[in-house]
Amino acid sequence: MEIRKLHIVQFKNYQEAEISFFEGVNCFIGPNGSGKTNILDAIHYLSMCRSYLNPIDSQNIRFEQSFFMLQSVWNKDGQEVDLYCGVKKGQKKIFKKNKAEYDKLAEHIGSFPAVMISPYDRNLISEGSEVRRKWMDGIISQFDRRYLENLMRYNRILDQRNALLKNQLKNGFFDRESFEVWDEQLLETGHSISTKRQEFLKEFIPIFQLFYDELGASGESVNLIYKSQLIEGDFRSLLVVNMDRDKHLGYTSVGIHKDDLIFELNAYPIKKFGSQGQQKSYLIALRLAQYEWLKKHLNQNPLLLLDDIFDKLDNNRVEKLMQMVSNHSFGQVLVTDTDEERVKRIFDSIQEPFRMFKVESGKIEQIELQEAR
Ligand SMILES: Nc1ncnc2c1ncn2[C@@H]1O[C@H](COP(=O)(O)OP(=O)(O)OP(=O)(O)O)[C@@H](O)[C@H]1O
Repeated sequence: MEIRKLHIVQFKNYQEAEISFFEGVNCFIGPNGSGKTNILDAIHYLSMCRSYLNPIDSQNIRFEQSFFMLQSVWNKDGQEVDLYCGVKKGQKKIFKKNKAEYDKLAEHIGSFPAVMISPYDRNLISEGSEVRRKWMDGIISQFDRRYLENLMRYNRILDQRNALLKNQLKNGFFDRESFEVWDEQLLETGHSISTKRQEFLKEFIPIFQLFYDELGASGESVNLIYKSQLIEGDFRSLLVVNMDRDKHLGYTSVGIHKDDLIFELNAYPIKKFGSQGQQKSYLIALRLAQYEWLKKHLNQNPLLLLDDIFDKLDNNRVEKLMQMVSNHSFGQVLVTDTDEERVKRIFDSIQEPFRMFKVESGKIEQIELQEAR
């Protein structure tokens, strides 16, 4: 699966731009703030129906404008597919495949997968548990539609239960029975989600550990530890035991919405004890494992989007990563960087054909084309 063409209208710093992609490696070169990441983000939109960076759709519309539009042509299983995403201020986001609008965006998730490796990935380590849950949920949901539905259902039930708690807190009365209907549904969906998360991690962790080893950190061991109240105790009992607390808080304090992943290096949390370089390798290995897992389960190569990673890595790691890119048949790869010479040097050295684009103040121009070997 590859993206062939992209037409951007009023998306972030772009007024209008068009790109024809190469089926292998595409490099976008330009100064800081020129719009390189925004190209990858436009592709992330078409893959995941949302920005990688800014979850508020309307904030991705170019300043002073009222809408943005992304039109694209993809090749999937030998078929040409059109994908369209349009966002207009104050209106519902429109997403179309071959000119037909999706009833639910969830139908699209997983059909055109992409994996981004970006400096913003550090949020996975530094931020709170929600970011890590969303990361894990985002991967599983691309493959397992039922998981995504269950997750949305769980969140709706949680909202209802929390609204009831707040309402009763405000009105100064408590009716335990009115919670039973929500608790039963919370238990059912919560257990199912927790089981899926455990199954996912069991398969994912060894892939991740292999990638970390391959990145050249010998003698170090990495792990992901699933922390869940549902493993530590029985969910039904936890809801009962915590009812008094929830009553006073006005929200539900136990459940899979409190799950977390502890990122470990040599059995210590990497957030506290990992060096910057170790954290970077950890995150890259995590993303490459995500790529591999999706590739296996979706039976196709996701797009690999490498945002600004050469600048942040030492030469040794860049070399290792690029060897992996050339050995692992990653399919279509999009790379951004500020340094044209560095990118040429890297891809020439691994003898990987590439196409290069210059990005300047929201304008994109192809600057070099090397024929595929
Ligand atoms: N809604 C918007 N309207 C107009 N411009 C926007 C909008 N959102 C972001 N931008 C602009 O897009 C530019 C950033 O583009 P982008 O992140 O793609 O840069 P980049 O080339 O990847 O830079 P760097 O090399 O620093 O990572 C910034 O100048 C930012 O102000």
